[in-house]
Amino acid sequence: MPSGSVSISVRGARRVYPVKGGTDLIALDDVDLSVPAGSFVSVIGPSGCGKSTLLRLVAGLEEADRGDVRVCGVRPAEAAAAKMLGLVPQAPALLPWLTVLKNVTLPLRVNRAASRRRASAPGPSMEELLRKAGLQDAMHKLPSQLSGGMQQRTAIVRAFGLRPDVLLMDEPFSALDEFTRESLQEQLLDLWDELKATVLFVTHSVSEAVRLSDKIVVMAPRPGRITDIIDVRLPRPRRAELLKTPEFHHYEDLVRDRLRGAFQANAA
Ligand SMILES: Nc1ncnc2c1ncn2[C@@H]1O[C@H](COP(=O)(O)OP(=O)(O)OP(=O)(O)O)[C@@H](O)[C@H]1O
Repeated sequence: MPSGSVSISVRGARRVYPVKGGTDLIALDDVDLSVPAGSFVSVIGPSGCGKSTLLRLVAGLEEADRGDVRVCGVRPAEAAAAKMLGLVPQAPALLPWLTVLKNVTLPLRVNRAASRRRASAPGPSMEELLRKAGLQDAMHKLPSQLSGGMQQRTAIVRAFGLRPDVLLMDEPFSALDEFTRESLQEQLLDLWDELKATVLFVTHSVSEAVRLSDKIVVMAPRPGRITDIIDVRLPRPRRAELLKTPEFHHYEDLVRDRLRGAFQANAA
């Protein structure tokens, strides 16, 4: 995908869920979003504001009732079938009877589109990626022998290793303790920097959003909508020391201020 192009385009998207015997729930209303190729964009907002719904529309798991969603210029379902699109859910979803290495290489063995994509985008092998993610001693272990953080790292390596143009991540670190989370953020940024996928990342954590993102999309509920898009102009690489700087705190305060409005909309 040429630089300067848009990887994810959402135009006037609306998604309504019918409520039995009540008023329909507008999970997303008139959502417009352009995610530039190669950028890291986070989505943050109160529970129920439509973050996961937006991700599901972009993943092609659901269709918008109105509006248009494109991934690399095509419909999300097409992008997913061609493996241009990857998804990392909240739980790592590894097969318990396969080793870490076999888990990450499985899609390449069973899915022709996945192996074609990987062949067309040469780069580090899955073993190298596992080593970079600090999983060298875990390659031949079963998921049950790993900590939650290591399992999630495995799922992230699997997703990046398929070389998608676009990677969607739905709160992938929410079940982890703060220190594990910080170390995974660092590894995620290293992988992203090396493999150059466009990432759309859902989180509830302000500091996580600031550390990872080029842009932060703030959403509010009832109806689910985008209320702000904040450009994060912090230098990269963003190592742990950055989290203590006044510049970092400035962005945390800015996002919190904008979020406050979204939470007030929730309470109203
Ligand atoms: N399949 C569904 N059927 C009916 N209502 C749904 C469905 N999926 C989501 N909703 C509702 O749509 C709204 C948006 O849900 P969504 O999961 O996208 O929010 P979210 O911002 O991701 O929330 P959270 O932060 O709690 O994960 C919520 O009110 C939710 O209850």
